[in-house]
Order: sequence, then structure tokens, then C-alpha cells
Amino acid sequence: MMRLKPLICLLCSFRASRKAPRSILQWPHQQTASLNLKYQPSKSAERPSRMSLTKAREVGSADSSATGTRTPRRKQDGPFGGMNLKVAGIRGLPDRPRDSKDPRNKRDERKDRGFKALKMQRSLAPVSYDQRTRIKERMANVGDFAAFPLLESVQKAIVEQALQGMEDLTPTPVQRIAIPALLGEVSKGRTRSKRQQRPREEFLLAAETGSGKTLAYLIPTINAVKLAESADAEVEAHEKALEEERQRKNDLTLVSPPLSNIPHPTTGRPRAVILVPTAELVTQVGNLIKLMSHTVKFRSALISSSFSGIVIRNRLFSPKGIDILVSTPHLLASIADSDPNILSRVTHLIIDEADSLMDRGFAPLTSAIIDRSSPSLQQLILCSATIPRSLDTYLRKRFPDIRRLVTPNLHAIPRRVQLGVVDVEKPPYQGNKNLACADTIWSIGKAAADHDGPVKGEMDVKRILVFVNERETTQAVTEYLVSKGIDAIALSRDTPEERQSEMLASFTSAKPLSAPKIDHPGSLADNQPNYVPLGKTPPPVKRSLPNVKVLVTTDLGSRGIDTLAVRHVILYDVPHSTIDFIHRLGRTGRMGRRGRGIVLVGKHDRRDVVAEVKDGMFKGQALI
Ligand SMILES: Nc1ncnc2c1ncn2[C@@H]1O[C@H](COP(=O)(O)OP(=O)(O)OP(=O)(O)O)[C@@H](O)[C@H]1O
Repeated sequence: MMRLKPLICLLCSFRASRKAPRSILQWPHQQTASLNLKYQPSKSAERPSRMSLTKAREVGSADSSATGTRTPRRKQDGPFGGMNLKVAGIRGLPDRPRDSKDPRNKRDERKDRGFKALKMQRSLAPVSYDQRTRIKERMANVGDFAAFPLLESVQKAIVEQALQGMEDLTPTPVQRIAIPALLGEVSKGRTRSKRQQRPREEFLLAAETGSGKTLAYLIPTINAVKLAESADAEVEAHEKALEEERQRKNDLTLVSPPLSNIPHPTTGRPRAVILVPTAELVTQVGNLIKLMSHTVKFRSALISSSFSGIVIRNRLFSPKGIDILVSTPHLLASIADSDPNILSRVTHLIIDEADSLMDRGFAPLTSAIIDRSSPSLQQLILCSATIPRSLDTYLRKRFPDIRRLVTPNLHAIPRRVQLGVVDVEKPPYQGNKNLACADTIWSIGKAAADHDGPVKGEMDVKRILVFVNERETTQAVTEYLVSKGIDAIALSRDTPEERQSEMLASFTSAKPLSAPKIDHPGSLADNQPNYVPLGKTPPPVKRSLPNVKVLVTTDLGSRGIDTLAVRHVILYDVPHSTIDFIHRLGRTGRMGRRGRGIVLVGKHDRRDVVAEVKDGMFKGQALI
């Protein structure tokens, strides 16, 4: 009662000040609006005191056209301002309610429609449309490899070794952007004097999977290593000492055995280091470098835990020296702990698959290697097919001046890769994912068997990758596929390292594989009925599918592995994030080839995410 008293007094004093008597509900102005009461003269008696709620309008409705009057704009301040509101009037949000008939809202909705489910995952850092357009313009200026200011031997190595046997060689988009920048071209907005003042340059190379990122960083690095060698006084003195010794022994032939035990200045102290996350990638990148070294003449070493300690030591401390070292962070960080000199001359440090090597698992090791090589470092190059938000934030904090060399199609899965969806819950699978996987593989094999291969009487062998989320699943799925007559192997962290490269070999080789042509293999269902009456033993496998090779793997097989020959990727599990989608589907459709992804969707899988990825791929949009 005490609290109501001032309010009543206030209302009374106001009523007294008005000429015509009014209902308390018509005042104050804000209250009328919020309660949505409307004065309507009654037909029978046009007395102003008779009030009724209009039928045409409901509380909170913004439409005033029915009565021809305009409702005053609702305001929230005042003692009754917040009453009966349907929408919380939070500052900063548009106060216009969304009306589906309003064309302005239609436009907004169209903008929002894409990637609602993916937005919730928020895994990839956005790249603006403007940025992508600017890069496209820059790319248009570069036609072929001869346009780059490279040493003659490096130019030759590109044609004769790195891209041997290919016709019409042109740099890929990432190579067009990255090679000139890494060779020292200064971008617009940065002056050369500023660049020269800086002790080191940092670059982030980001481009789609299978777009030639390895050569994009390798070509300028090899070029820089060769230039540094010719300008190195220590190397010159070493060469001179060797020459004198040769003359002393009167032996000028180069084929003679080593004349001196004087170690080369680069022994155990490489100029360039390339870090990759797995032993397979050490082999893949290392082999490409070795190939190029035949023409360019430099020394390289690849080390990983699949080599013995003696082999690693001999490679690192070869008296002939070592220019480029390829390693995993684990191994190099542990060597650097016992011998910090190993990183004392590094001028170029490349972190390939940077999104992996900068994530929680690898980051401490990678950072320690960056710190240790910092005093001599001239270029730090991070390379990745995706820029996760976490990496983006880390780079903004730790390397605010990093130069981002990003291709226009980053984070988009190319349209030449098609995505098919198999609903595991529907007949004939009824929730049996293994059966759906085996049947999909049989269908691929059956379709391939219908066509002759390049040789008469032979057919193409299809190489298929099956990705699972957990490594425990790899073995179980593989065993099931084998039980259905499919040639499948499992690759996960449990596989011995020395076997991993061997298993991947037939998936990375671009050479076509063929098998003798068979009669129509039939479908999986014809061949091996999956329904076995209770208590009966399943019938033996009638036939096997000889024209497919399947590798069941986890993320281990999804990063950087150049599976040129793979046309089909089956996503047994729906990947946890768009990053995984990009990397896994990126094992097919590499370097302009066509590919097909098939995702098996079960009861507990995110169908909305799959639908959005499929839609994005169809439209050629960058995923988020
Ligand atoms: N300019 C080029 N023309 C034709 N083929 C090329 C060119 N550059 C590279 N390639 C080939 O493209 C394939 C893919 O290259 P690479 O492995 O470097 O891709 P990537 O971008 O690193 O992929 P990922 O992100 O999956 O690691 C390789 O087989 C390579 O030989």
C-alpha cells in the first residue's frame, strides 16, 4: 500500500491536468503502445469511455494496416516500457521484428541460410571476399615458371625432376603467389627498406589440398640455399682446403675416394629445416628434395623414427655436410635438446601442415624449434590447407606481422569432387554401417569391372580410402571388409612405422594398377547374403573383389599424403569438423583430377552438417 501511494498520486495529478476525462489505460503514451489497446467507438453508443480490444491486432503485432492507423514506435524507456513485449529490445539488435513477407528480411535470410550447422562448429578462420579478389588479380600476372627469378639449375630441376614427364607446365595458384613472395618480391604497401630492416620474414602459405604447396615453398628455399652456399666464406675456405689437399695428392679426379676428414661447415648444421607431422610425410617430401638435388647439387637428409639411431646420426653428421633437413618435430626437438648446435645455422624453417604442428599436441615442440633457430632465421614459412581459428588467433598474437599468402579458393572443396550420401538407417543396411561400407565398395568395384582398362582383357584397380574417426575402428572395419572378399588393410598409429610407408605406396603412386578381367562380380548381396539364420554358420565367401584396394585409416592418412591415384574416399564416420572434411576429401581430386566422396550417415550423425558441406561443395563455396 505504501508503495502504490506515490503512483496513485502521480496518476491523479495527471488526470486533473487534462481537460477531457480519459481512461487510465490510455496513458501514458508508452503504456498504450505496449498494451496495444485501441479506442474504437461502439456502433450503439459512441461514448468515449467504452473500450474494446481490436480483433485485427494482437498484442505485440506490428501490423497496423488493418485499421489504417499507425502505431507509435514502441519505446522501452519509462516506467512501463518493458511490458508485454514479444521481443527483448536489446541494444544493438534490430528492433524491427522479422516479417517473412518483408523483402528486406528475405534478403537477410538468404544471407544466413548457408552453413547454420557449420557456423556452430566455428572451426575455420574466414578469408574476406576482397582479399580473395585481390589475390586473383595478382595471380593473373604470372604465366610460367620461367617468369620467376630462379637459378638456372633450379629451373631445370623443376622440369626434369619435380614435374618430370608433365606437359604444359604452369605454376599452380599457390605457386604463383608464394614463389615470388618468398624470393623477395615486396608486396604493395610494404617498402623494400622496411623489409630489409626486419631480421626475419614470416609467411603463411594457405591453399587447397593437392594444389602444389610443397613445391611452392621448396623451389624458393632450394634457390636460397644455393645462393647462400655460393656466398658462404666458410664453405669457400673448406672447398679451398680440399682442393689443396687434392693437389698435394696429385689427384684431380672427382671420382676418387674422399680425400679429407675435415667436416663440411654444414655437417650437423643444416641451412634449411622442413618439419612435417609424420614419418610418411618425411619420406614423401624428402624424396622430392632428393630428386631435385640431382640437378641442383645440394645435400639433404630425411630423418624420422622409422630409421635407426645410427642411420639418423650418419645422415646428420655426414662429413659432406647437409643443406636441407626434413624431420618430424618430435625427433628434431629431442636431438636439439642434446645438441643445440643442430639449429644454429638454420636460415629457412618450414612448418608444413602448420594447422597440425601448431595445435596443442605439437605446439610446444614446434615452438621450441622456432625459438632455437630464431637467432639465424631469415624466413619462417608456415604451410597449411586450412587455417583453423585457433591457428589464426595464435598467429595474430605470436607473429602479428606474418604475411599471409592465401589462394582465392582456400577452404573450398573443388566442385570436381562430388559428395554422395548413403543413409545407413535405410534398407538394406538397417543401421549396419559395415555392411553399407562393404556394399559401397562392391558397387565401385562392380562399376569398374564393367569397363576395360587401358590393356585389353584387363581392368583398372580402384584405390579407395576409408576414413574412420577412432583408430580402434580401423581394425574392426578392415576385418569386416576382408570377410566380405575385399582387399583391405588398416593404417593407424598402431601400425609399425616401417610398414606405414610401404602400405601407402600403392595409394600414392600415380601409376595405373590393373588386374585380369573377371566376369561380372555381382553385388555384395548376391555374393554373400548378410542374413544368417540364428545358430547357423555363415556361408563361406564365394568370390573376392579383385579390382579394388582399400586402405582403412584415421586422420593419419589424411594430412599431406599425395594420394594422386585415389578417386574414391569413403567417410565411414562423419568427420568432427570442416577441417577434417577438407583434409579427408582432399585425398581425392588432387591437382585438377576428378574425385568422389561418399559419406555414410547413421542415426547419431550430424545430417545437417553433411547437408551443408554437400551444398557448399556443389556451389563451390568456402566452408566455414
Ligand atoms: N605446377 C604443377 N603442375 C602440375 N602438377 C603439379 C604442380 N605442382 C605440383 N604438382 C603435383 O601436384 C601434386 C600435389 O602436390 P602437393 O603434395 O604439394 O599438394 P599440397 O597442396 O601440399 O596438398 P596437401 O594440402 O594435401 O598437402 C603432386 O603430385 C605434385 O607433383
